[in-house]
Amino acid sequence: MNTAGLDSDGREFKNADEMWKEEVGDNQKKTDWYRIGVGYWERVEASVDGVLGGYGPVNDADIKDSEAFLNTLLADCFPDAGRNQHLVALDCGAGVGRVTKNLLIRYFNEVDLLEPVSHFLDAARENLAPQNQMVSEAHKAANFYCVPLQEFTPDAKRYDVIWVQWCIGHLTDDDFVSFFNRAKVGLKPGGIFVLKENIARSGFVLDKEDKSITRSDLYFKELFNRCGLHIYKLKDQKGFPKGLFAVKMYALATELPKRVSASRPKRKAANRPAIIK
Ligand SMILES: C[S@@+](CC[C@H](N)C(=O)[O-])C[C@H]1O[C@@H](n2cnc3c(N)ncnc32)[C@H](O)[C@@H]1O
Repeated sequence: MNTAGLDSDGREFKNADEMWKEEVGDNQKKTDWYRIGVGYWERVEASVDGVLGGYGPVNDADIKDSEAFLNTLLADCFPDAGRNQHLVALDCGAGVGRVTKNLLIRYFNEVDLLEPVSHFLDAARENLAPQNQMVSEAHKAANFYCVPLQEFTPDAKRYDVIWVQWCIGHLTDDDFVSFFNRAKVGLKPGGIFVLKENIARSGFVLDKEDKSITRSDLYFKELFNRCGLHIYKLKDQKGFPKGLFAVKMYALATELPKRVSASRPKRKAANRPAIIK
């Protein structure tokens, strides 16, 4: 990414390479990047408000738009869902299981959760225990993996949907690309990724406190190209308070899509680092 970016102190980098060299330029720095990232979340309360960086009230709008997006994907890609098709999803950087509990478990027969912070995963296990949720026997949280994305390789052809929300900013560009390349193997034929993320107005914004970056739409598109992924559908999140980063939902396919639908371009929210974590 050849566009300038900022860090959370307002310092400008002339491009992403300059920032990455400084942040993860040798093995020790890279180890520190991931240690500090997970360490940040280890100090956060295991609650919906905690994983949303104190913005718990955005949960409802987030789930509402995610559900509408997921419904269009299910109708297009999995028309037999709910009849004889057994659907399996992976929730990446699942936190306390917020997305699984409020959305994925209602549509997928099995959901696996991947989360590197053990007290979040313990809370997810509790939140998704059969006695604590209103879903039938045919819908369950199946596996809980306490692993970071950069170290995870899924079982081959297990998932219809791999959902990656508000966590990919913790991965370096190289780990982003190698994660999606490994994760492709975990998709069933016709399976898709959903990436839901904060979007910088241009370039990137580095959060020095939790070692994550918010990328621009263009930056994401460059990385999707490097991964050999195609945008199947794209939608903007609506209804978030002003002052937060814009948020986009990308449905990504490994094959060139037959048709692409995109929402109309919207006015983007002001760039403010570290609002939603
Ligand atoms: C903003 S929270 C979002 C949680 C959840 N996706 C949600 O939307 O409710 C970010 C999550 O990313 C997780 N995370 C941090 N570093 C990660 C990594 N390297 N791989 C996977 N997840 C990571 C954090 O532990 C935290 O649960």
